Amino acid sequence: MVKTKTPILQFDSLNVIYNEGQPNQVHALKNVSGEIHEGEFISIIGPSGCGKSTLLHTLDGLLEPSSGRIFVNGSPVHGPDGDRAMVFQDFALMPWQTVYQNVAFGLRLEGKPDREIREKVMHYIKLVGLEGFEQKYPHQLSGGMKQRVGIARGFAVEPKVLLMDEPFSAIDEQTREIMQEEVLKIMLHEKKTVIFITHSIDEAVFLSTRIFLMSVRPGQIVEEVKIDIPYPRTLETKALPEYQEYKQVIWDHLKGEVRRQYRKGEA
Ligand SMILES: Nc1ncnc2c1ncn2[C@@H]1O[C@H](COP(=O)(O)OP(=O)(O)OP(=O)(O)O)[C@@H](O)[C@H]1O
Repeated sequence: MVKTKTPILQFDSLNVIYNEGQPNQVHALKNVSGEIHEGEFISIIGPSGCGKSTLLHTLDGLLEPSSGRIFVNGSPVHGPDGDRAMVFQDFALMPWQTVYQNVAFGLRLEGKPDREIREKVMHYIKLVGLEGFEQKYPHQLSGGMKQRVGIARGFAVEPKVLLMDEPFSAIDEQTREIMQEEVLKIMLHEKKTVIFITHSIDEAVFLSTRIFLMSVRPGQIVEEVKIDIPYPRTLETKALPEYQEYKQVIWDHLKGEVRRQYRKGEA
């Protein structure tokens, strides 16, 4: 008998209804289920407003679902904990704190001893290439550097699963390509599991082991596409014919969903 490994993260029939019972009720997620295994890089793609951020916030525990369950390593979870960490689109750095203090934030909350905090903070600052910038403040950094601080902060608490909400959307195109390669390197080096929201099909195919495709609202995962291209991936990967084929499959899905959204008059 083949023994299947327990998923690192599993979610079962998640429903999120904002303002339930009110005239402005919004059914954001409908019966969303999935299983994610250790070391996977999952991207979530779907039309604007379909519930991607809602799903990520629910998986992080920041948002309580109206119904449904979430399991980490087979155990049910309620609310946020150290197993899952978020990297936000707008970096969410504290402007009055240095790079070092921002990266140390989660570790301090966990009450780790100073020596351990220092070791971890410096390890992740080096990993994202910010050595020498520890004492700078966010306003002294470029957008790409600020996002690296956000990523280092997420990795520093050493979560089992890192949840990233459009982390590169505010970064210029060149920095974005470099950051994609860096995140892949860190993910492979640190053996992390990542769930990643993006509007970029190219980014999703480049980074992911699987892509979850969502429908228009109420958001559902309507298809999962496995990207069978081995790591490490480099810019040359993008020239492979299968790379272009995956992009086409995802684009066809997205086009269909955006058309549905237009017909519903919600775009
Ligand atoms: N706090 C809230 N209260 C009421 N409705 C909300 C709230 N947050 C989100 N929504 C609605 O829920 C739906 C899903 O929103 P969500 O932000 O999850 O979508 P998204 O796919 O991440 O969007 P985008 O791609 O534009 O970032 C949208 O219709 C949004 O307006």
